[in-house]
Amino acid sequence: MGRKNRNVNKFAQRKREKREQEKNPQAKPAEDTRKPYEDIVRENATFEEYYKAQKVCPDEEWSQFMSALKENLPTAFRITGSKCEANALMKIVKSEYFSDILNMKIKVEGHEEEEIKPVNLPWYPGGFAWQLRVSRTDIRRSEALYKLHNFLVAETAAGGVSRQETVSMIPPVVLQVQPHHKVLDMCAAPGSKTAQLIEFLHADEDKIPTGFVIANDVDNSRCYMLVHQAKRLNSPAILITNHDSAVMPALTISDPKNPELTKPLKYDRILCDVPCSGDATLRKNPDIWLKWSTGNGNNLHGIQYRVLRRGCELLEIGGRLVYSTCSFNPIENEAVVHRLLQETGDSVKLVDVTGELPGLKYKKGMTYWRPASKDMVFYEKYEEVPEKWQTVVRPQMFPPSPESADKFNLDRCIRILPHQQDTGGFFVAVVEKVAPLPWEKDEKDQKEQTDNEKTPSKPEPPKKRRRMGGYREDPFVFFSGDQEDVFPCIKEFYDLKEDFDPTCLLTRCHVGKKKNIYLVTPTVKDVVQRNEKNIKIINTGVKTFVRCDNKNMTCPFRLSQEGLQSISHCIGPERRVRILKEDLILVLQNDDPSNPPEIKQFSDHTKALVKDFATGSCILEYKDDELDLTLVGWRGVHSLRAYTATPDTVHYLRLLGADYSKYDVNKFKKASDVPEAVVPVPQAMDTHCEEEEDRV
Ligand SMILES: C[S@@+](CC[C@H](N)C(=O)[O-])C[C@H]1O[C@@H](n2cnc3c(N)ncnc32)[C@H](O)[C@@H]1O
Repeated sequence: MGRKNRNVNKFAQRKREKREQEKNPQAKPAEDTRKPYEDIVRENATFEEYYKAQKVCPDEEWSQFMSALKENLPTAFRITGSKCEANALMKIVKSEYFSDILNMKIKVEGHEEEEIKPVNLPWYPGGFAWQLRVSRTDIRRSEALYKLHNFLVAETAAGGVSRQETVSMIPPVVLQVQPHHKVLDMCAAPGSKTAQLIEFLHADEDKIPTGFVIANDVDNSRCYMLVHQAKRLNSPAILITNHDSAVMPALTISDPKNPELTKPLKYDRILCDVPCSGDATLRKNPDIWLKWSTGNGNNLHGIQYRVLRRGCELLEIGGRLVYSTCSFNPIENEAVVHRLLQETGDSVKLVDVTGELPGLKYKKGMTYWRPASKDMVFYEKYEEVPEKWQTVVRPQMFPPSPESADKFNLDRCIRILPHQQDTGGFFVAVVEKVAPLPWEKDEKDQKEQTDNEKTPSKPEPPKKRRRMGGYREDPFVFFSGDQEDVFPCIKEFYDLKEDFDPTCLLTRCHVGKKKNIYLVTPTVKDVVQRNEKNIKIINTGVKTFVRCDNKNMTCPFRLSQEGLQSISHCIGPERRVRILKEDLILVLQNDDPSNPPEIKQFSDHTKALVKDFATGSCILEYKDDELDLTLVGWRGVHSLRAYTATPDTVHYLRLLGADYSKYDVNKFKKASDVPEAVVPVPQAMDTHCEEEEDRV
């Protein structure tokens, strides 16, 4: 974690280094001075002195606290995806993976042997989160656990599993996102919490959410991690933006009562997972032992406060905001929250979340601490701070006086210490906005102002986007409606329902052949169209149709698995095949696009269904008491196949209880021992390009 130097363009830097190297091949490339994690001595006397003085942990638990911090971090993961798929995967995890390893002991770094002990996290909704005693590296290096490792890698790529540190799962849980919420994730990259927010937004699987998630990060290159994350989740309700969230622009949306008018966009839920010193991640990032100093926390307090304050300004009255850090430091935690509460008067309150996290062990927030300067002098009050430190140790960093402490309820903050349940450390504060902030105009004035602000009913066509931080984003070009050149043939071929709104489709180019067509929800479309000129949008929309100029298809666009869940309910019976289990297994096991299974190999049931079915892209559906699967398929002249990427193929075969052993490679065995094995593609990429056709 830690603060990023956001002016460094890593791509340009690498290019510069390469050019230098080419000019002067004798010169050594810049030396990597980082130590391997195994070699790092996990000690730092200043760290111990500082936190002992701050009393972050009771004296009687200090040695447990320190020993836990020196251990590697256990592995944790969540099971994700649709309810039926998650339930099915959960059963598989318990029966096929955990039953074998329950009492297994493996050799791990720094220990003779360690039990793996899968623990179900009691506070995670639906019981879908697990923690294992062993670290990710232990799993990767242990032959006994190769199947579990393969499972985690393949399912992560397929979106069936999200590997995420236990404590990092907490903020989205206490944010309590619902499908109608407008959600802002202010410091979102790399996006593990954004993924959870999106999952909660899609909790009602029968409906497209009316809310959305805006995932923002100041670091342009890290925004592309968010793009990757969003791609795994296939949501039409996410927007990725690139701003300094301390000055996050105020956006507008259409007023639902009168779409001719706009109103300021206020969010129902905001996650403020701010940049921090990261010292509670020491178990995962041991290099922090080498560079820890009190200066880190002091330097971050200002930006943390500004992001939190902006979050509160953008929050709807009655809305909830979660402030979190992976730092133990009260200067980055309670001091920031206290400063906010002081400055916002009674308009913002800390929420008591006892009961929202059943079974989670934590310490209450601190009500007293002492800011310190880099030379490890601690101060009771600002007046004691020597002049040379007064720009670093600020008056707002001090705790409330003992007389006023009660009114702030700082003890409602949550502090998780590593030894409490063998995790990383974490800090969480949940606040609710109960009234406009003192410096905000009162609601009535704002309403009058926006009611008078008429906007044209048709938004202006998008302009070519400006260069931003060295990256040029392609435009977001929405379909104009039924008249859009390619839409009539898509509508006809896919038998789209009359109420399908083509204006929610977009491409990323103004001119030339449309290649990929993306889908967004009506609310996301509204946000993009109303604000495109004021915000740096990096990405939005889920890929739904892909150009496929195949001579055997009357429509030049095939379906994409990414967007299928969002559009499936609009596609008519003309392009759906309800396939039998054995036939679905047949298409999935024969995933070589140059040699797809022939129709004559299928059951009579499926043969009859596809007999008069036009060639081209289609939906393969399968339903039983537990599973409800929808996959993109392809009806060839003589064949039928699935159009899924390798990780998805493995995922579906696993759920169907079919043989996927050719993908389950034991990397500890020599390649010559496993001639049939296929190495799974580690990320969810579409392995079938448009040029690949039915070649039978
Ligand atoms: C602790 S990480 C966020 C982790 C993320 N929430 C997750 O769960 O994956 C902090 C992030 O804040 C970003 N950041 C730092 N300063 C920022 C600012 N002023 N505005 C927006 N993002 C900022 C960093 O680039 C970094 O990606």
